[in-house]
Amino acid sequence: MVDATTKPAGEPIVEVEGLVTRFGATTIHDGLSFTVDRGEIMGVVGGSGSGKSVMLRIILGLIHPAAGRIRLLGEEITGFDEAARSRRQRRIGMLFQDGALFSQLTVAENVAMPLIEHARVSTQTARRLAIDKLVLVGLKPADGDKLPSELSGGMRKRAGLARALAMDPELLLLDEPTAGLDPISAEGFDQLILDLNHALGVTVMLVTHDLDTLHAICDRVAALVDKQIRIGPIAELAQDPHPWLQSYFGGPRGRAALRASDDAAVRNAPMPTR
Ligand SMILES: Nc1ncnc2c1ncn2[C@@H]1O[C@H](COP(=O)(O)OP(=O)(O)OP(=O)(O)O)[C@@H](O)[C@H]1O
Repeated sequence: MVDATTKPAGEPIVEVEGLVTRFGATTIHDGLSFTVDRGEIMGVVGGSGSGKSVMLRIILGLIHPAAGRIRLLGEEITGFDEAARSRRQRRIGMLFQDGALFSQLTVAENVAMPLIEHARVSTQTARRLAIDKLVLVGLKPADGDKLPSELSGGMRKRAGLARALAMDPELLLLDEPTAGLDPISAEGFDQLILDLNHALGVTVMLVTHDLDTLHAICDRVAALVDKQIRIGPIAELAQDPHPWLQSYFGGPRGRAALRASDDAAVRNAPMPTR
């Protein structure tokens, strides 16, 4: 369980006000306002189709909202031109839901791609930096020569994370990083995110359905319900009377995750002194 008191309150590096997103006649977000502080790990939850992935893609500049004000890393987002998007993508790393690795490129070439595209470094330097990132996420340098299809699901996620980290981003957007992983691999991935957050100070927004992940590493949780956003520590959201939040946090899985996190907190608590 993350102890929010161990992290200093940082300045907001994501500031969103009145965000409205529409696809044709369908409204996905209807006036979202929220901030994410530097150094924070923010979990994002919500029902299927509630607009979690779309929210990350808007922050990355891949989808344009219908209305709203967005300020990222101290910069007001006004234009949605190619130059502005490229500038943003140099400071924000994203792990897509399916890893989004190019199947015909080696793992190292995949990780090196943002460096060549955005930082214009030589192929040789990009490869060296890519191998460093692979090691950072727990893969071996030799994994860099493999094709994505030669990696396990968990290793592919780590390779996707290495690519997201290629440009040393200040903000990391992770779309369902532990989906499809067995519980032990998922726990290892959670720990990796926490380690990166502590070691590099990277801010993380992470879409997940995994209640264990929320309890284990998130400082606050944002829930997308009824096209709106509700944000707070898990304990606070779990008390929210909204039916979706009640069944999410109060259902059998929610209660089991809470028990597991309480047990872990007891195990990790310092022994009382007499
Ligand atoms: N490019 C697009 N064009 C039109 N509709 C889109 C587009 N991208 C997403 N949508 C729609 O927006 C809604 C929200 O999609 P999104 O992928 O953000 O859901 P989600 O909350 O991440 O769901 P899940 O938990 O199932 O992944 C869905 O109804 C989806 O079909």
